[in-house]
Amino acid sequence: MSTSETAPNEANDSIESVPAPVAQDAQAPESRADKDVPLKSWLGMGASTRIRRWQRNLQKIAAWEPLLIKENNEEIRKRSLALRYRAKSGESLASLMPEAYALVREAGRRTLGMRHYQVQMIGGMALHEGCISEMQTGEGKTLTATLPLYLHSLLGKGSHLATVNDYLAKRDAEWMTPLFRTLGVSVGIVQTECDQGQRREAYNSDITYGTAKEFGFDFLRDRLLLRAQNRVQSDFLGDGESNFSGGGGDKPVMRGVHFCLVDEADSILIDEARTPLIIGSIEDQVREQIVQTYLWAARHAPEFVENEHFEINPDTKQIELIGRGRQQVRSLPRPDLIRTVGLVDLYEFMERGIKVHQEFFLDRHYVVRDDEIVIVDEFTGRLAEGRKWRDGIHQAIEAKEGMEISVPTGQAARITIQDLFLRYKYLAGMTGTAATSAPELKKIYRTPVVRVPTNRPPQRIPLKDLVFGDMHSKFVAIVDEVVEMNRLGRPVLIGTRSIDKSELLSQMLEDKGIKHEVLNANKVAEEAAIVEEAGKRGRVTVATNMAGRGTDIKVPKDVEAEGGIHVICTELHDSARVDRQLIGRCGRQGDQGSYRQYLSLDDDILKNGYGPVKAARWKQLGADSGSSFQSYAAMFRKAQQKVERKHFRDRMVLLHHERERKKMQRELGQDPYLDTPD
Ligand SMILES: Nc1ncnc2c1ncn2[C@@H]1O[C@H](COP(=O)(O)OP(=O)(O)OP(=O)(O)O)[C@@H](O)[C@H]1O
Repeated sequence: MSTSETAPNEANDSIESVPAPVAQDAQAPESRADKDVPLKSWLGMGASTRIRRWQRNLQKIAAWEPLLIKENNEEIRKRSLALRYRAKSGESLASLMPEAYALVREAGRRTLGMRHYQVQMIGGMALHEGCISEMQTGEGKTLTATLPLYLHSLLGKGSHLATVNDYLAKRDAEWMTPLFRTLGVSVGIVQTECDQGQRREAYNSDITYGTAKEFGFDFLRDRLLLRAQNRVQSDFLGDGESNFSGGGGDKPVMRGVHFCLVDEADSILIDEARTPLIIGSIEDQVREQIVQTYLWAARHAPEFVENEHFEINPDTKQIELIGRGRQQVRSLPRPDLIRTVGLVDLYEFMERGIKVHQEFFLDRHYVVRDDEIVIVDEFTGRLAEGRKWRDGIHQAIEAKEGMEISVPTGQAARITIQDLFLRYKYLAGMTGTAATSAPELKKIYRTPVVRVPTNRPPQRIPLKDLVFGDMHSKFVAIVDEVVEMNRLGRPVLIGTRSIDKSELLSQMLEDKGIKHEVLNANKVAEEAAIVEEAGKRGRVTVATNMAGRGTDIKVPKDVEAEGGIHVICTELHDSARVDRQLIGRCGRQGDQGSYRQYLSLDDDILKNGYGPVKAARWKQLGADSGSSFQSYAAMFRKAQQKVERKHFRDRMVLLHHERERKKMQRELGQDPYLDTPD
């Protein structure tokens, strides 16, 4: 992976923290809106070599600013094109980085009214060096991402941003497009509903936004396609330099895997990594296309005449179309469905059709029995039950006899998230919550976590955890707290673990006459709109923990003055990261905010962490006794750690099995992604 321009693996510890900024950079231009980090305050604080390097780079970037600010858009674009030229001529990205990042910052300032903060530049440098940048929620990861995405796009090999859902991919891409456009960089978006053509176009763009899932499925579909076209010769898809062009017929949509920036890295690289991405079989439409092509070839094969349209190779006995035969193929009417089949494939289907028409005869070479073709053994004259001709001959005969065509259901293909992302030559990630997963991220993906300081000091206040005997008494207390916050005019965001619990809580709020919105994870786009409003005075929003992720909650000044948003976590999630994501909805960008964790002895986390027997005992205790349960608070966090460790083990086991399987299959000469056991 690494060249002189990257040094992803040099940190020995799992997390490296960049010291927090404290005052304003005296040299920055007056026009900018943010308060820059004083470089001096970072020096002499035991900063690592890497951080010192970044500090020097910050100065280099800043030095470009007075010049760029005076240039017009056309000059900026030309500068960007010149950078691309230099990158393609072999200049290292590391040496181009200061100018490139300065350009991106200037483009952001002009088009989006957002000039990258110093901490975002630091985050961007960490990303360029193959790290996971841990940036608190609301610190502007979307804008930070533009830096390494642009830098890597200069090489013209594709620069991918993988996020968790279609909505975020589209939103972020559209949001950042004006910035990229100023730099002459094209942006593509892959969405679940995109067809192959749209996907290809998106991947051909300089920068492509999409979900990890779609990237994985496209990788697998391409591989299946190449296999179908006999073009998977070696394990070349992951070299980042793949050239898929050439050959007829359908082409793969991706053009290799060069750089990927994973947003919400811990969710994608860790939480989602427990289940591999699997394509079960050939899609219905592709299957139907194959069937139709066999039928089409069988219908027209009798029209082809030896030596006029085709010849029989004396050595191989293969049928080979000649010029007029090919012309005849091209001029034949084709049903709509097979219009997209490549010519080379059509010639092959036709040659097969002719072969079957000329050389395979009913009741001599085969018989039809119970709607099946059964081969007659040419030596013994007996029926060879269960045997099939290969290379599509069997299917061509079925087509000729007007029988159901036994196109194989398709080779199941699978890839783990780990494999998918490790195939990228350069990998980086962003997250708000990597702390607990730092060792795992480093071990599996070789991506050290760098903790980037916040632009403004955080002011989020944690309130004491409260423990109750059962869910009902917990919910009653929660409703009381909502009433109290409501009275103060502060907005409240409540996170629940499941939809039915959010509905129950909603009913209880309703009974108290508290106006509120209920969200669950089904309608991401609508949710985003509601979550955005959730910071308004007196708003109460009940959501499952997934809801509103990645959405910025706008807090009006007067609400902010009264303490900002209050977040209520009704239960611990299996993963502490998800809890922190919810908490991160308040106190964004140094705003005020507070949060409280509510717990009860019948919470799922106890069952998941300690097992059903112990959990039942506590549940009983909670139901029977009316006393205080505050002393149990620590037990809940321990349960959560147990569950996290179990999930970690599951992921390691999956990784181990996958590794072993792949090794074995490679030894057998199989493709580990396509020749998958069911
Ligand atoms: N340099 C900047 N100047 C001005 N505003 C900025 C800047 N960077 C980010 N913002 C603003 O900060 C807000 C949060 O940005 P963004 O949604 O990218 O944060 P995030 O880190 O992705 O948060 P989350 O983790 O919740 O997804 C946005 O409203 C954005 O406009």
